[in-house]
Amino acid sequence: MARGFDHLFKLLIIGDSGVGKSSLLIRFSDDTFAGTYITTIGVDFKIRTVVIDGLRIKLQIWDTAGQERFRTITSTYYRGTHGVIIVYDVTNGESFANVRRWLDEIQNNCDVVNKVLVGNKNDDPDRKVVITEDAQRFARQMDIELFETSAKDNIDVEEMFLAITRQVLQHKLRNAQNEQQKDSITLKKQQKNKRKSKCCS
Ligand SMILES: Nc1nc2c(ncn2[C@@H]2O[C@H](COP(=O)(O)OP(=O)(O)OP(=O)(O)O)[C@@H](O)[C@H]2O)c(=O)[nH]1
Repeated sequence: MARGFDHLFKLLIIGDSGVGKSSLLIRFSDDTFAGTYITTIGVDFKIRTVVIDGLRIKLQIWDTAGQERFRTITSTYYRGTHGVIIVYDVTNGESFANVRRWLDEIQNNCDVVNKVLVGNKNDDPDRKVVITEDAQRFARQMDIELFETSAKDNIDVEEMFLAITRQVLQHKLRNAQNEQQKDSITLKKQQKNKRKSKCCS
């Protein structure tokens, strides 16, 4: 039986408690926003399939708990991750300051290079304390693409998830191409050696 996708990617959403990780995921997977706060216990995941450049990509998106007491559980979920979404809350400066800690955690747990930085709750200018320019400067320093989203008003949520998926896809295709090139170089070397050994015999 043909499988219904070309690639399966695992994405992980991390960030402080209450920044809107679950809300972003629910907006992306079910296009809804509850407005109620039920803290994630451990982890939860959702599936959605998207099409990029004609390729069907099945996304398995893991939503981790931001609360400190669940950290030991969540660190094991880095295994096999292709891309990480780091979320802060634009109305909460501390959650932005903590992004460095989350980046360190990624580095300590896996060698994932595909990442996006997300400033969520970007729907009330009066409450915004993390200004775009500061976040942009930091993102450039860290070489990460920045998105300012609102799970509530559905601003840039889809774009952000598609951007990280595209990043993972490009990375995977580049790696496959490099492998192919390596194989072809090895094959050419083998053929050359064969010819050499023939002419010397
Ligand atoms: N104004 C606004 N509120 C939001 C937005 N996203 C989430 N919230 C609210 O923020 C609170 C926390 O949202 P969650 O999605 O549960 O946060 P979380 O990061 O998953 O929290 P933990 O599970 O504790 O790590 C809820 O009351 C949400 O309704 C947003 O885009 N705008």
